[in-house]
Amino acid sequence: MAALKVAVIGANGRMGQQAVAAIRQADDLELVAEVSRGDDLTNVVDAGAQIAVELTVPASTKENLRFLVGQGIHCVVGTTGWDEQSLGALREQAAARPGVGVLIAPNFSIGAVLAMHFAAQAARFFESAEVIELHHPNKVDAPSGTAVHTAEGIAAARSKAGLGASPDATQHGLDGARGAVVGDVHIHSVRLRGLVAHEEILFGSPGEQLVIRTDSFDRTSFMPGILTAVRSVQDHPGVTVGLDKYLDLR
Ligand SMILES: NC(=O)C1=CN([C@@H]2O[C@H](COP(=O)(O)OP(=O)(O)OC[C@H]3O[C@@H](n4cnc5c(N)ncnc54)[C@H](O)[C@@H]3O)[C@@H](O)[C@H]2O)C=CC1
Ligand SMILES: O=C(O)C1=N[C@H](C(=O)O)C[C@H](O)C1
Repeated sequence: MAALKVAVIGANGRMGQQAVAAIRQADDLELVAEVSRGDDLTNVVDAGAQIAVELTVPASTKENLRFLVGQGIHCVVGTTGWDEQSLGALREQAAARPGVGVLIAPNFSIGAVLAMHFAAQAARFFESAEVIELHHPNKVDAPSGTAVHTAEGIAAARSKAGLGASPDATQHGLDGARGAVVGDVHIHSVRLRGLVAHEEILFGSPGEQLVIRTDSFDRTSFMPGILTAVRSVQDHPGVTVGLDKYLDLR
């Protein structure tokens, strides 16, 4: 079978460089274009790419996707910054190109994907839930896309189970002390030199605690997920959020 032709957008970045190397090493994939900031995206089309891996910055990703989807190119997106409004616009763009698959993956690490899945399963059993995400200090967004997605999954499961917000008597304190709030779930963001990407999901009930922790010590942890997504995205037309949807998790 012919190798899938793949382009990487954001090829000079921390993730982009690793993705370029991983795709080059895969026998069933052919890297046909590397796009960096300032390069023309039409290079992707001219190179005949079937799939684009998008690893840029929140300020660039929506415009890149608008172009790529409009050209009928399947997209595997790791860049953060997608919210309900931008996802809605993307879904409309994808609907105008039936058959085109787009994966928005808040995290490609299998550990992080499983942590989010387990957190959603655990959420209905506990009175309290909070998320702590810890990252390298070069990260430009907070909270992390993974933490937002985790909190959304927990909030949906709690709401379905008829649970309200976690108990919290806080009345006084400094702004930000209780973190950001996504769907009633508090998220605390740590930025520390030496870290890569880490998350702790805390659940509490009277007399007990459950902690789900995932650690990416190196960006190689994201590569198997990216390769799986590249190989699968054509089979999932429309916009999918979360690599878990490609993994047959129950
Ligand atoms: N889904 C996942 O598993 C992961 C997602 N990420 C996310 O991926 C994104 C990239 O992360 P890093 O590689 O660490 O950032 P980075 O800052 O090292 O790389 C981003 C690259 O994109 C380039 N860029 C910006 N606009 C561009 C454009 N319009 N066209 C082409 N290139 C452009 C920048 O010049 C830079 O080289 C971030 O949003 C990050 O949160 C990071 C790690 C894992
Ligand atoms: O910027 C990063 O590094 C990461 N970004 C993603 C996020 O915001 O969740 C994924 C992972 O946490 C690494």
